[in-house]
Amino acid sequence: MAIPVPSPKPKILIPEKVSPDGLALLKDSFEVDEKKGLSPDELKGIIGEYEALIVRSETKVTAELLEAAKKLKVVARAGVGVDNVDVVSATKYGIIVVNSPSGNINAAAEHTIALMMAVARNVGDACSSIKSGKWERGRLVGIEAKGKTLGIVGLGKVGLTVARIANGFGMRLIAYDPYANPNLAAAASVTLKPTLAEVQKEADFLTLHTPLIASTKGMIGAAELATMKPTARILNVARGGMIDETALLEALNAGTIAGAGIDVFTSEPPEADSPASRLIAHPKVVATPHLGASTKEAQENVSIDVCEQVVSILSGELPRSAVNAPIILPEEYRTLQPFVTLVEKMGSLYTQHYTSHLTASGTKAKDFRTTFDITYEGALTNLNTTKPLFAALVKGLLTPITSSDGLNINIVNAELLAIDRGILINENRSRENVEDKPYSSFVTLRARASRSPSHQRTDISRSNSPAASRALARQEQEDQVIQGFVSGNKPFISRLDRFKGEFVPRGTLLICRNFDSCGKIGFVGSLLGKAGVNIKFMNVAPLHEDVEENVGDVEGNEALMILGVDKPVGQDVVKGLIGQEGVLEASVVTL
Ligand SMILES: NC(=O)C1=CN([C@@H]2O[C@H](COP(=O)(O)OP(=O)(O)OC[C@H]3O[C@@H](n4cnc5c(N)ncnc54)[C@H](O)[C@@H]3O)[C@@H](O)[C@H]2O)C=CC1
Ligand SMILES: O=C(O)C(=O)COP(=O)(O)O
Repeated sequence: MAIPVPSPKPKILIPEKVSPDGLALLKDSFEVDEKKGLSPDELKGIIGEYEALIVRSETKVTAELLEAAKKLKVVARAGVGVDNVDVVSATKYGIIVVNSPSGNINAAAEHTIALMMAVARNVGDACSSIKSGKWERGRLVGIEAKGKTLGIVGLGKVGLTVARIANGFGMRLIAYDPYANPNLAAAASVTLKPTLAEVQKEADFLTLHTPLIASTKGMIGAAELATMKPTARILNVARGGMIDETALLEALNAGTIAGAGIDVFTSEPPEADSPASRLIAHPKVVATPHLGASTKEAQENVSIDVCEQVVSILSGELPRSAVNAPIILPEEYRTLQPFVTLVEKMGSLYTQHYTSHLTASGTKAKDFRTTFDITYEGALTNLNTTKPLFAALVKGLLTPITSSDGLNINIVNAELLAIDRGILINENRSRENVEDKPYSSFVTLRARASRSPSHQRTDISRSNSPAASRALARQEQEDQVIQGFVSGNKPFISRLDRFKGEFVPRGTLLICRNFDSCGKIGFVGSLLGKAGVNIKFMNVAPLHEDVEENVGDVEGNEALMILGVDKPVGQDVVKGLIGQEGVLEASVVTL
């Protein structure tokens, strides 16, 4: 008897030091590889084996690395800043990026205060001096924080925490942050200033707490330093690159800035003889090697935070701190899940049915249209977000025609992939005529005959012009329509093209359009039997009541026969069906 081979555990790569507290959450269900000191090439060489990557600030998660990460589902940043992750490329590859927005905030704030006091009291210089055997009490007189003005650039989580601690030192607090919450500022006794220049002019200590983004890169250069008091001190526990390191070095040497406390640098570790390394060596600088978050408590926090999110994502759920995906509440996601399955099946059924069916004249891929209206009816109209449904549709439409090498279509990249493929999806919500339907929610997918803007149809439908209404009706009659619903958490198709049939979109289906007359079922059944194909279920779908008669290419009644079969049906068998006994066309789909 074959011994069942357990499927291999998903693999998680951790190329930096991450606290074991979070890793303990991973060990049972995942294969966890802690591999520190990898070169970029070594990392690229192995990343393809992993479903998750957990990093801090040292690992550069580049577009090139992400392209090689064929199985990667999540990049988890055990900290706040994600500037070492190419988030745009991660989004393109459908890789969710998560971080820990609050786990190390207090640590960074306390480190800022530590550097502020170390600079104020010349601790760095004094420590070096006394360790070298000197006793220089006269040279190393410092200043007090009490009564001094602390200028905060970026009044976010860290900036506000710094303000609250500094308030206890009796400091005057001012800040520049164009997006700050005035109420939070006031509650922390911070006076918001309209310009950075005003903060620079008044500050005795200037501390930076913004992300490294276009508006903050190089924000403190020679010109800004020249406007500051010559007794001012600069603190940076945010990101290197926000201060021009050469300009700061020159100001320190010229005595136009009195000191600096720096934890972050433009390159980490700094290159030899770079402005950063010369800053570190300067006697008026207290420098630390990116230690803002390096406390036992902070590392436990961020490790547990991101590892819990990695477990969620690899278990098919959504994380709480996604950087590049919409936040969907867990209870909402549970409600949505059956409809996510339905919509993905509808998309896949559309693509397979309309690109693979055969007619009597041979293979004729009906026009695979690229303009879709998807309408959510009933309870689905109350959702906060339909992003998972949009993503499911894109995934269903594209998966049958996309080489599956690592393309992970999900709520992160669906919109980008649809645009890349020229697919336009208009999402609509309709509260009309659900009452007369047996189920609480319906989804209607309409592949439009023309790319006329959807508002044009709405305008027509609202106009009273008979001619416009007839034009709209003709357009809608030519649309390719699939409708479905969920019952008992199971997806059902209730309309396919112009036919009203109810079937579960699962397994291999043979779909035949034929004259609606006797003998068809027997003919198809016996031909499949000769081919060794067993029929598991069958549904005969008449024309839908919304469809005008004889719109198709035949006169009289037609019907759609949907047969669930136990194995794929060869093209030769399908060709043997068509043109015989009134079978007009057929397709085989696998859902
Ligand atoms: N050195 C270390 O180990 C650590 C560094 N950090 C870094 O500290 C920085 C701040 O972190 P958080 O407070 O969590 O971020 P946050 O997002 O909570 O706050 C950033 C603040 O900057 C403001 N801001 C954005 N652009 C601005 C601009 N052009 N001018 C002025 N203000 C602007 C925002 O409005 C926001 O209030 C981040 O860069 C983060 O990576 C955070 C933790 C540890
Ligand atoms: O959280 C942040 O933004 C940090 O800079 C912390 O960096 P680290 O995780 O200590 O390398």
